[in-house]
Amino acid sequence: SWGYAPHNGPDKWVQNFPIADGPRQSPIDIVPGQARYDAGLKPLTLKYDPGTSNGILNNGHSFQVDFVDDTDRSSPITGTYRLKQFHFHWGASDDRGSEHTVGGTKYPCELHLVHWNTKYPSFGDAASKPDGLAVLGAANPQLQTVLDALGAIKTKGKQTTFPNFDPTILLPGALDYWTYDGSLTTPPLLESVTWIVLRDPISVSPAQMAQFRGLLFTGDGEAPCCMQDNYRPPQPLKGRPVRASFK
Ligand SMILES: C[C@]12CCc3c(ccc4cc(OS(N)(=O)=O)ccc34)[C@H]1CC[C@@H]2OS(N)(=O)=O
Ligand SMILES: [Zn+2]
Repeated sequence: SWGYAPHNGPDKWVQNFPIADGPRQSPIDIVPGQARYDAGLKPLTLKYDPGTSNGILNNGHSFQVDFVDDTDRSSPITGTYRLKQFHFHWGASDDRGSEHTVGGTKYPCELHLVHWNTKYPSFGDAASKPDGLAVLGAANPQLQTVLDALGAIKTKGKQTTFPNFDPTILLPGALDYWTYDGSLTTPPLLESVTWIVLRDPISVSPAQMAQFRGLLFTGDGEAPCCMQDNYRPPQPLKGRPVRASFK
């Protein structure tokens, strides 16, 4: 199945997922000078209930923290979106790893907070609708609490509990953002995502980056393969507008 190696990585995904060459693929390179300020964009109001954080899982492509999404707890943008999970993408070295780039600049890692629009009955259903998902991206997040849990989920399929976590501590103080219509950045690459990319990064230490790279793509008993370079490079903009919530 798909992965990030030369034989099954981003350049090969189109073979099983033709939408990889679609009109609204993610990530993209954000060119600040070409983004248009839109006074109509609402400021982000993120309000997550730490009580809804549930578990942390090595899914073989990244690790994700899952949230119980059966009650409404947060509405980052228009409509009511619920946080389902957050995960990361990172590089084998600090010169790469983010999916979105800003003016061509790559960051060592990128956090994604995946939300779904509760106008649809379920996460899976929302994921197939053009306005079904909203993913908030932030580069270089503060994250030691999360990294301390990685020892328990080193190999594919391992999971453990991860209670009482408020993901807003991962985010920068200012929530100015760029937004554009895009897709999942891994198969099935569904074109159902309103991307919200925060302008301000937060620093992450080399030691913390090394902890990401201590995870394995592979399961117990398989020849170990370090989990790193699990990012898709920027895709063609194809005429899409990128709006800015700030001047
Ligand atoms: C779980 C699902 C398949 C994979 C998937 C989903 C949602 C958001 C995702 C975000 C991802 O990461 S990213 N970088 O933010 O794009 C990567 C994969 C995602 C849904 C879509 C259908 C499946 O849902 S299901 N089983 O039918 O209920
Ligand atoms: Zn992601």
